[in-house]
Amino acid sequence: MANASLAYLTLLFLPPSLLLLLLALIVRPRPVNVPIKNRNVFITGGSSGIGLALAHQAASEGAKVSILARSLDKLEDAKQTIQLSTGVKVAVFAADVRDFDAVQRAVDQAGPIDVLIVNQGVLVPQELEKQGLDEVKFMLDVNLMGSFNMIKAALPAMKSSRKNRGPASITLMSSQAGQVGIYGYTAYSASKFGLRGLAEALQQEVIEDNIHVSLVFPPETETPALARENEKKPQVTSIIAASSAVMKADEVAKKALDGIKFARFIIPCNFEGFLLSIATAGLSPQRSFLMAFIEVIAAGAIRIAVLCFQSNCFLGPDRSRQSSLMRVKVYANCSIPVVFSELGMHCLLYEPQAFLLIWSILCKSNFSILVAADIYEPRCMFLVLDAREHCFGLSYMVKASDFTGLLKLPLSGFWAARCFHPQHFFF
Ligand SMILES: NC(=O)C1=CN([C@@H]2O[C@H](COP(=O)(O)OP(=O)(O)OC[C@H]3O[C@@H](n4cnc5c(N)ncnc54)[C@H](OP(=O)(O)O)[C@@H]3O)[C@@H](O)[C@H]2O)C=CC1
Ligand SMILES: CCCCCCCCCCCCCCCC(=O)[C@@H](N)CO
Repeated sequence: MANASLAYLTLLFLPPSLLLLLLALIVRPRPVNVPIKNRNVFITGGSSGIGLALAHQAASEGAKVSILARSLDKLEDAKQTIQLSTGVKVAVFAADVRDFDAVQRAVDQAGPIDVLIVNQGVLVPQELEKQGLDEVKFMLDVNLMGSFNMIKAALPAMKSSRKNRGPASITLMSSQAGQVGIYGYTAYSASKFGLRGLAEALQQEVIEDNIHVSLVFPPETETPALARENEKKPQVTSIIAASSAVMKADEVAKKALDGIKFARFIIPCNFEGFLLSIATAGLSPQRSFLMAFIEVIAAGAIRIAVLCFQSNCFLGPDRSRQSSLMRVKVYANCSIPVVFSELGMHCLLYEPQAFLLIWSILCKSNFSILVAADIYEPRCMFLVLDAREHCFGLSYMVKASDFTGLLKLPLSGFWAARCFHPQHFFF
């Protein structure tokens, strides 16, 4: 008996342990530390949003910070606020990344860069059919060509000054829309996917020079750009983008800087981003054998989750997107999910929760309701699934602290009392 359970235990733990050992032996490149303190950190788009938050944090960690953007007024404002709060001097450069000569002048003036963060980016959301090619070109020029200009201008001095200066970083600000194409973001997604090709190839070219490339993949982030974008974003785009939790610019900047310090090639920012980084690991470099282990183990399960997700997103001609949005409204008229429309925060259900739907079909019930605390963030999820509609549902998230949101629930007291614990209810 004891022998049998020992045999089972061995069978259970031996294969993963061997895999872990194998990965520890083969995973390259080796981990490396890129210091921030006392180093020249150059941030494009550093006058606003994520770039400004990065400049703040780098300065407060003792870096010599330079920021580049078009508007000198915004740059001066940023410089003032950073200097006031950190006491560190900031150099500003007014230039458009689309203008190589202007970028080259700025870089020459700034001196050799240790950490280059290519963060500038623009987005005009629109379905391709309705979008003018001028807007498409604008996004590709600023996001992709602008990044080439920046790197071309900075690389020679970064390389030649490397001896005695330690490891350097070239970090590109992508987006989760650079990991998965999003409705309404054709040009934007193309520009951000382009950054990935650039990064993967460049890493091979510069690793010999002790330069380490990173790609940051933020979800929607509260910045002036997001506010502008939300004014004209197609509804479907908002619904899909809401599948990944919104972050604050400071939080994204912190994740990015932490990733840069460990020279991570891929830097996800939230839990959904972590899943996306596993789903899209592809042939990208991986320094951490533990992450490589997670990628190998979780890839299949995540692929299944993604396929379920897509069974929601890609409705056939007979179940057009229009009707799926209408169904959201129909739900909103029935008693239980009224809260979803009231707070205007509904989004397409995406499945890691697919099993729930299967469960409700098995139980032959029309609705399943799940209340679960998110173990990663202080918020609760309310999921309403309609088994009759097959693979369509609605999810709603409120912060655990958002009591007004909770009280608006028709079943508020009952759910609120329980939603702080991860547990499921079905009826
Ligand atoms: N906010 C979000 O939801 C997300 C943003 N991202 C990415 O993060 C990056 C920063 O975005 P965010 O902070 O939101 O944007 P903001 O609009 O707040 O900031 C953009 C910065 O880029 C500068 N910039 C824009 N165009 C140019 C240009 N042609 N040449 C030089 N500088 C330029 C802007 O200054 P100025 O206008 O004066 O030139 C500003 O400093 C972008 O690459 C974006 O794609 C990724 C995922 C989500
Ligand atoms: C395997 C499981 C995956 C689960 C989640 C998938 C969700 C994808 C959502 C992507 C959201 C992209 C937002 C980009 C916003 C942006 O870049 C602009 N706002 C810039 O201004």
